[in-house]
Amino acid sequence: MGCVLGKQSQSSSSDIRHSRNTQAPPRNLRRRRSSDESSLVVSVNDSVDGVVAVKEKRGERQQQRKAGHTGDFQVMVPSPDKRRMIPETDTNGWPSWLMAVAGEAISDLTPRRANTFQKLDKIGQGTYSNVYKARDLLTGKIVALKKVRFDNLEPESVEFMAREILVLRKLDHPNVIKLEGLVTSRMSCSLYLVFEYMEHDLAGLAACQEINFTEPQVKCYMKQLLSGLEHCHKNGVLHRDIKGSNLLIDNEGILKIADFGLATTYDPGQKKPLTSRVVTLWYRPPELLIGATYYGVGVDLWSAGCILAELLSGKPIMPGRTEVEQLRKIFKLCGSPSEEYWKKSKLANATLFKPQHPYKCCIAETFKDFPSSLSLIETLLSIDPEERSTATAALNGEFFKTEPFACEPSTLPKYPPCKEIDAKLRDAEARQRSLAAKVNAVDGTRRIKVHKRPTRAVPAPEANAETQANLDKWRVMTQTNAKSKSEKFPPPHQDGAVGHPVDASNKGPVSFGAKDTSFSSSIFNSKSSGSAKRSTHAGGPSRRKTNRDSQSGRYQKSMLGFKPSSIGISMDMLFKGKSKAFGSQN
Ligand SMILES: Nc1ncnc2c1ncn2[C@@H]1O[C@H](COP(=O)(O)OP(=O)(O)OP(=O)(O)O)[C@@H](O)[C@H]1O
Repeated sequence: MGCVLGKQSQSSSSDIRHSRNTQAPPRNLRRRRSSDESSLVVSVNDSVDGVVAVKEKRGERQQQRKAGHTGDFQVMVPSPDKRRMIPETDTNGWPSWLMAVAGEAISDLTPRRANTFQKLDKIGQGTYSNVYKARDLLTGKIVALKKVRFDNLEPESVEFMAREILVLRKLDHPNVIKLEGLVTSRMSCSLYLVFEYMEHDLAGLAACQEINFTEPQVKCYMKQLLSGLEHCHKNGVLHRDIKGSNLLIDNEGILKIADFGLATTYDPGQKKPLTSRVVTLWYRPPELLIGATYYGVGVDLWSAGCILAELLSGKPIMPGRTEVEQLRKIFKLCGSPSEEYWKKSKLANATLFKPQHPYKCCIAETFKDFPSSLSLIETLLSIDPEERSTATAALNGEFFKTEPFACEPSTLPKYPPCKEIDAKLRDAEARQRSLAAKVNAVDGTRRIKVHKRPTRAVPAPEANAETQANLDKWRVMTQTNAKSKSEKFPPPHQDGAVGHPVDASNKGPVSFGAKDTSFSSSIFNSKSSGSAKRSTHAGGPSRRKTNRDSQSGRYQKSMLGFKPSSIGISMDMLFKGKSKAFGSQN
């Protein structure tokens, strides 16, 4: 994808390379560095590293932090007795410990030097990263630097980033964020991804009270989202975390899909089990909630359907707090799957997932104010992933051929800055709106924006990655307490992503005892009985070939991390309990 990479770092043969641990990150380095930070003040060329260190007065950094400034890149130089901690680097300038964990992703690249960027502001924070606005001192261009947080120097953090790099390098499209380079400092355990800078994200804009999207604007964003997805899917990439905060928008109205940390490569013709523990809960499709390990483009299309409906209605459409509640909201809005669906899915204990009384699809009724969008919403929110068709079919469908047409990105309003970093503020506002909404009934008019947006997605709730230890801890909790919590994702090594099949030893919380748990096309040929209507416009059937499960009976079946059968619980029992669901039936 043609990364723009800096000139090769000038590593000197006189580098002090006393770290012998090339297989793992230097665990002691970070701890000791942080304790050194306040005392290390440099303003001279560092002869060891050849790096011009940024001047920093003692204590200034702390003051900057307090004042919310990030300042210039700080290149900390260990005092002489600490220099033995400088990690080894390879000929390209990559630290050996990083090569050991992410070599495949970076070995043919050359890192840019940290001191060729000037940090300006912190603009985002994710599970594994902090994102900064920075100036590229070589070009003067404003960029976004995504810094992986190597918490405890866990290799998982690096693996997430390695996955993101590998996937991004396969992609090159106007609606997919472009990786412009990588930055590392030989003396710090940090890696930065350099991206083009994007002023907004869709979640931030959608949460702004002042911003009401019109249908042409919604169509404009959807066209770009689907175009980006089409490119990903055609290149064998599933994003697996499509949500508003991962859809970045620049001041020209261009939308780009970002955050490929949970993405995976996939080949529709080759059966490879993948983890079902992906996608932020509110945007997660039913097949993943049920535990499918063979899936395809349908997972991203479902999320896109949630986004479309959210943009039109002005609030997340299915804000579940737990997986069970999420599934219930899905069935209530989209209809519960047919008997045939369950039968063909070959889930060992399908009854645990299905409600005793079927729900009818009420998408048409819920979104009756948006007739030109209805058909696409119904298609993308099909319970059966095959019926969601493809991004290409959606792009060629009625949605974009029916008035009102999508506007041009350049005609979109110039929005004020609104980044995810403001999420806390938005959450506070949302809570107030939500309170107000209890007082003021929805007026039922054709307003696209309803000013009572709930709090933002319990995102990748605490989602995107959790250590196995934490997952285990959580499972223990759920086994003693039937109140489920939103699950978190396993570290990437448990996934088939980046070419690694699911480990047979994976004790993932959702598994099946049936011989075939795959969502094969034969399983999903029939329409869901509960669905009142399915798309007729979105083109032919998906060409996605689905996979067959190769893990028959590998795991103990369980749901939400505990075994419902062991505590005598059924889906209907789990479904009891109130929720503030979207739409009249929720
Ligand atoms: N290229 C960019 N330009 C501007 N802002 C960006 C850019 N990339 C990311 N951000 C901001 O930083 C936030 C976090 O970035 P990102 O989602 O890539 O990190 P993450 O650690 O993977 O997050 P998550 O835990 O949500 O998956 C984004 O929501 C966005 O607001």
